[in-house]
Amino acid sequence: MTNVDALVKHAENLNISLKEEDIDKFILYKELLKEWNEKINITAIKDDEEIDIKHFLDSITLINTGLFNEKIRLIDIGTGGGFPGLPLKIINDNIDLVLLDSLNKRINFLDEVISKLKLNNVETIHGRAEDYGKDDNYREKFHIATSRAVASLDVLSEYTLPFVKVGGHFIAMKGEDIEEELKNAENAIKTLGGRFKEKILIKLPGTDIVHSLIIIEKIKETLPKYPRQAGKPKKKPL
Ligand SMILES: C[S@@+](CC[C@H](N)C(=O)[O-])C[C@H]1O[C@@H](n2cnc3c(N)ncnc32)[C@H](O)[C@@H]1O
Repeated sequence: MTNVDALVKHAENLNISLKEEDIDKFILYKELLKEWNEKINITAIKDDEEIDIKHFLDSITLINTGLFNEKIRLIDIGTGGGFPGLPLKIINDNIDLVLLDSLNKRINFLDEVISKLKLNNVETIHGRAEDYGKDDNYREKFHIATSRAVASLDVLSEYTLPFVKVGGHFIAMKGEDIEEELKNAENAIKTLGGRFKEKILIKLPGTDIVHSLIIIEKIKETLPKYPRQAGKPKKKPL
């Protein structure tokens, strides 16, 4: 059976203690990830320890932002194989989670994971961020929006900020070297009603990899004209 020893060991370095039932869920999640990855492309990361560190552990680093202390509604944009949304849900059941991705086969995978892991209060959406950001059921309805490895911060801000309530936050998971990307996104963040709050650098335990969490606070409602139609944010970033 697949193990998650590396995850358990390194989570302690991040001051995260995993319960037995969480560990069982991560084991099952990894089995399903490896099984489905043989049929459809979900992730290029296939090694056991790498899955533990680069997917599971990397995802749960967000828990130390201090934004997860109460019951929250969270949307993960361009979630792919469920990262970072699903690992966060596994360790914190207080999250009411929406996973959104434009690729249906990844959504089918996520539906199976959610069912096999018996997770409650998780919804999957097959669609584009630009379309759902205009939908009244989702627009400005979330305390937190997350995203990893989807687009540059200017484009990503237009995908994510429309979902965030005023007073809520968008957390972008980025690499270490983020200053120029952040500068290029200043206009988009402001235009969409956001304000850069802080950058948290995180060294991924067991590696030399440093990641940054970019935290953007929503301070004003997003104007109705945003997000622009699908494809536009990427073609012509704000
Ligand atoms: C490189 S993958 C990253 C997946 C996951 N977040 C991770 O870090 O492993 C990017 C994902 O974003 C999705 N995506 C890209 N543009 C999108 C959009 N406009 N709306 C919704 N999903 C999008 C793709 O389908 C893909 O699954």
